[in-house]
Amino acid sequence: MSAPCAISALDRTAQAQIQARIDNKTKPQGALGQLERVALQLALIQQSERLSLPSPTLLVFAGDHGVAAEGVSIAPAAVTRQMVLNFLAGGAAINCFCRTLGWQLKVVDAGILEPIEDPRLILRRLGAGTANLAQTAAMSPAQCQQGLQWGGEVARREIAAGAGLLAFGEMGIANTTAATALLAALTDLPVGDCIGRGTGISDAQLAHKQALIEQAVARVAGQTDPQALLAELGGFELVQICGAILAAAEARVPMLIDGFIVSAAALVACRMAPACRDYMLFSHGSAEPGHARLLAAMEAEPLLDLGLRLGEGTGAALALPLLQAAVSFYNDMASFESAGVTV
Ligand SMILES: Cc1cc2ncn([C@H]3O[C@H](COP(=O)(O)O)[C@@H](O)[C@H]3O)c2cc1C
Ligand SMILES: O=C(O)c1cccnc1
Repeated sequence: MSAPCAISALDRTAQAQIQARIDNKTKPQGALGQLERVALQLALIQQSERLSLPSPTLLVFAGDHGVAAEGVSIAPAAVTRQMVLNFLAGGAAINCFCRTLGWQLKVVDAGILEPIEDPRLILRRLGAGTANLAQTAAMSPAQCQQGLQWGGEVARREIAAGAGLLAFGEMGIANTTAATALLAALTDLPVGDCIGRGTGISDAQLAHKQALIEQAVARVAGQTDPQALLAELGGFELVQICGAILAAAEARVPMLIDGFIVSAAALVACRMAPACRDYMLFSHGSAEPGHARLLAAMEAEPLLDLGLRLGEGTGAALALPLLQAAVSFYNDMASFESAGVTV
């Protein structure tokens, strides 16, 4: 087991005081809705008079999936690499949102099929794509362990460079199949309750996808160790996101959790080290039906509901201004006393 034991739950000693400060702002109590919950969580994480979110950094991890050969996506596996090139060229949705909203964007090759030579790409290749999880373990325990470590290192490097907020994105054709298998295996929910159309597959593809996931979940029946399930059913990008989440929590850095895929990695992290949940904020509800199950399993309430089903970290990117708004009202909004407002 590699779960860092240094992850501590939030110190809630100051919670009543923080809540009183929020309640004393010049507004009816609770009127800033979910932003008040965000401010409280950030204040508990940062334990500081003034909150800040310096150098928000979004790490996109890319990896290929052996199960893609089964035709469970609208696209072939080669599209993973093509999209990584698109990220590097600045042309994907996540590039647009990061540019518009002020995120630093970094791309990690966690194990796509064919390598790309580009100095801007962070190379942490665990292999040339995983094995087909319907037939066999997606990766070895050693690859999984290495991936957790590498993901952690990538996150720690950004934190050391000043990132005060992390978010994660992913690119990996067929990774909704892996994420669905993880969700079903970790929660014991029927695969039919966890599955969706990912990129938008046909009815026939959906039926095949379901049969493959059921086969994979049956193959690991009785296994409850989250890290073992991650190796059996995960993906190289999912493992490294899980490692990055554990490292961010250990460093007490807040993180924005994106949609279905990143949430599956987050659930694995929560099962490995439950305290890491305290450092997570959830950007949006994905249109992928299983996302509601993942959010429920983590007792998470997402901030946005935009019908997104893209991944790449796009939902997390879009939620940054909401966190910044929570920080600004917490820091700068007048209290009833200071503004002389009497209710
Ligand atoms: C052009 C294109 C760009 C994407 N950007 C993110 N995804 C998303 O779709 C994939 C998961 O869905 P599935 O399991 O159905 O393959 C992941 O790569 C995810 O990031 C994309 C998918 C495509 C085709
Ligand atoms: O919510 C997501 O992360 C998602 C949904 C569909 C396809 N790719 C990603």
